[in-house]
Formats: sequence, structure tokens, C-alpha cells
Amino acid sequence: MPWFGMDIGGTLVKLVYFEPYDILSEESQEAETLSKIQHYLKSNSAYGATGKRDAHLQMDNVEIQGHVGTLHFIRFPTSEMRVFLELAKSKGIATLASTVCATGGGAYKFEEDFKREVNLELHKFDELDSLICGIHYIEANCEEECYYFNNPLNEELCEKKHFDFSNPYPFLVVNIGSGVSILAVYAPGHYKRVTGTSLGGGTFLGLCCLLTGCETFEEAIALAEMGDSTKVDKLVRDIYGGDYPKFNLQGDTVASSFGNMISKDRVGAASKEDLARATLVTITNNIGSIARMCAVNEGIVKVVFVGNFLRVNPISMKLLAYAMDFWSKGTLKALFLEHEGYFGAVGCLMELMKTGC
Ligand SMILES: Nc1ncnc2c1ncn2[C@@H]1O[C@H](COP(=O)(O)OP(=O)(O)OP(=O)(O)O)[C@@H](O)[C@H]1O
Ligand SMILES: CC(C)(CO)[C@@H](O)C(=O)NCCC(=O)O
Repeated sequence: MPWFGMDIGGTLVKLVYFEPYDILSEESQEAETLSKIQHYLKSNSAYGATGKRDAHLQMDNVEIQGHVGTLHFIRFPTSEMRVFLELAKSKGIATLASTVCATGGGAYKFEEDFKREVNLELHKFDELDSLICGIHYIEANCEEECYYFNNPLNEELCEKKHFDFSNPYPFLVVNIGSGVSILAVYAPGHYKRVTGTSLGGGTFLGLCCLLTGCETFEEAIALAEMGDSTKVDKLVRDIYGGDYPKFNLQGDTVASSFGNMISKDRVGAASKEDLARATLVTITNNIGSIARMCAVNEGIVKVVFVGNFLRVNPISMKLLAYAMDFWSKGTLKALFLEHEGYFGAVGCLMELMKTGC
């Protein structure tokens, strides 16, 4: 039985593993090895990645191929694949499974290393097929998975609300990882990749590290939370002295991202926090704008944003929710999923188990 699904991305590895209650309660060598690995993974989730521990996500009472158990979700930086392979070797992961399902670019890049280091064959699945399959599986099995924001930019009135996604088609998926892929999904197993952009989560983190000297995603987000992007961006009112009513552009709309940074005085007045916030807003608005154009072109109104860029990042989620609603005059709906970045890993595990994705 394959226990592990891995999505080896450009920045993060997402690992999903299934802990079946029946087999683990048996006193077998297999159970002992699995419990050692689980113990290690649980206590080291996101090890080294963030300086802080990730909350350990899990889904209980899941049924897979006649076994009931728990699905565990873990992520760590792709740059630590070597550490992971050493762990897998020392804990005897190959005695549990001869095949591990893997997706993402790293399933190809690291295939030889898995074979050489731990004698494991990677059963490779396409990352976008897996993403769709994972969304389908989690949505069907997790009641409170899908949500949206009411009044996203009003601190007092903003509410996170459950969205009934049981009748989802058609919908757009905007997967914000290191880069961004946008998919139009028409029916189970019927989708196309509409477009992508290289200005994604990796760009936010890369630019933030350069501009502020921060070193982790959490630091970048914490700085952005305290910053003011209007110190960095040139707004419509900086150009018009107020609104541009003929084309419904309000004074506080960004006219030019980073447009104030051509003046030495303005550069001197912009803090690290302001630069981080402006970077976050620039990348988020650009993704929102491309997503909106794709939705309009495809005639789709439900836009589901996923990917680890949205992790611990309510600023971007609320901005996307607001932008989709405002610029579409209320016709488009931005939706979000609780397991934001794990769908590829879940999907490849489920694809191997043929659960009908
Ligand atoms: N702990 C973290 N370390 C690094 N980046 C993080 C972290 N948490 C969230 N992120 C954000 O998530 C992005 C990666 O998202 P994700 O894991 O969905 O993509 P990926 O699979 O690595 O990339 P791709 O699909 O493009 O290969 C990063 O670029 C960053 O913006
Ligand atoms: C290359 C992938 C698919 C890897 O996950 C992703 O990073 C992406 O969609 N990047 C954007 C590539 C583009 O410009 O379409």
C-alpha cells in the first residue's frame, strides 16, 4: 500500500501521508517503522523552514481502500530534500513502500536521487492533474473546506463565510506557488491550463528578501502587515490630485506600483515594512487582474485561489476578494480553500489509489 503522496515544488515540498488505524494497531515491523517515521515528521514539520513550527494539519476518519485512518499534511523547503532523503534512508522508509507517489517538478528532478539514496521508485503524476484531483477529493470529504470573505477590506465588518462548493462547475483555479498557473475546470477530469505568470509567490519572497533583508516568508508577511504601500506606490490622486471620474478611477487606486520610488526623498521615507507591503500588494493585484481577465474570457464566475502563497497571508486573500468583486462589479466570486497548498500532494496519492478523480 502506498502511504505517501509528495508534491515537490519549486519552493516547498508538500507531503501527505495516511495513517491507517487498523494496521498501526497491529504489532508488526511495518507498524513500528511507520510510527517512527510519523513521530519524526510530526515533531519536525516545516523543520528549518520558518524558524516557527507550522500548525500540524490533519484529517481524521478518512477511508481509503477499506482502511480508516488519518491523513497528515506536512511541508518543508525543497532546499531540504537532501535532509529528507537522509531521514527516509535512516528510518527505513523503503521497507514500508516500494513506490511513493510524487508530483511537481521535483518528481522529475529528484527521481534518480530517490532511486539511488533510498531505493524508492517514484510513481509520477502530472502536477496540474493532481491539483484538480486533490481539490475534488478534499472538497468532497471536508465539510468546511471552501470559504469567501464578506466586506473583505472593512476590518469591522469583514467576515469569513462558508461557501457551498458541492456544485462547483465550471470554476477557475488560480494556483499561486513559486509561479502561478491558471486553470479552467469544466467537469471532473476536464480542464485546461488557460495561462500562467512568473510573477508569483516566489517573486514576492525574492523581492522582499532583496528589498528588506528579511530571510523567511513569515518575516516578509510580518513586515508587510505593519507597512503602508501608499508610501511606495504612486496613486491616482498623486497624479490627478483626486479621482479620475470619467473612467471611475478613485484617487486611492494604485496608478503605478512602486511609482514613488523614483524620488530620493520618498525612498528615504519608505520603511522596510512599507516596501514589503508594496511588494505584496503589487504581486497580489497583478495576479488578481490576470485571474479576472481569464474568468471573463472563459465566462466563469467562481474563482478559486490556492497555493502556499496564501498561507498565513490574509492580506492577499482579502485583497483578491475585494479586487475580484470591485473590478467585476460583483459578478465574480473569489473563493479560498482551507488546505490551500496541499491539493497536489493529496491528488497524486488519490490518483494512485484510483478514487475516481
Ligand atoms: N515556509 C515557507 N517558505 C517559503 N515559502 C513559503 C512558505 N510558506 C509560504 N510560502 C509561499 O509559498 C510559495 C510556494 O508555494 P507552493 O508550495 O504552492 O509552490 P511550489 O509548489 O513550491 O511552486 P511551483 O508550483 O511553482 O513549483 C512561496 O513562493 C512563498 O511565497
Ligand atoms: C512551472 C510551474 C508550472 C511549476 O509548478 C509554475 O511555477 C508556473 O506555472 N509558473 C508560471 C509559468 C508561466 O509563465 O506560465
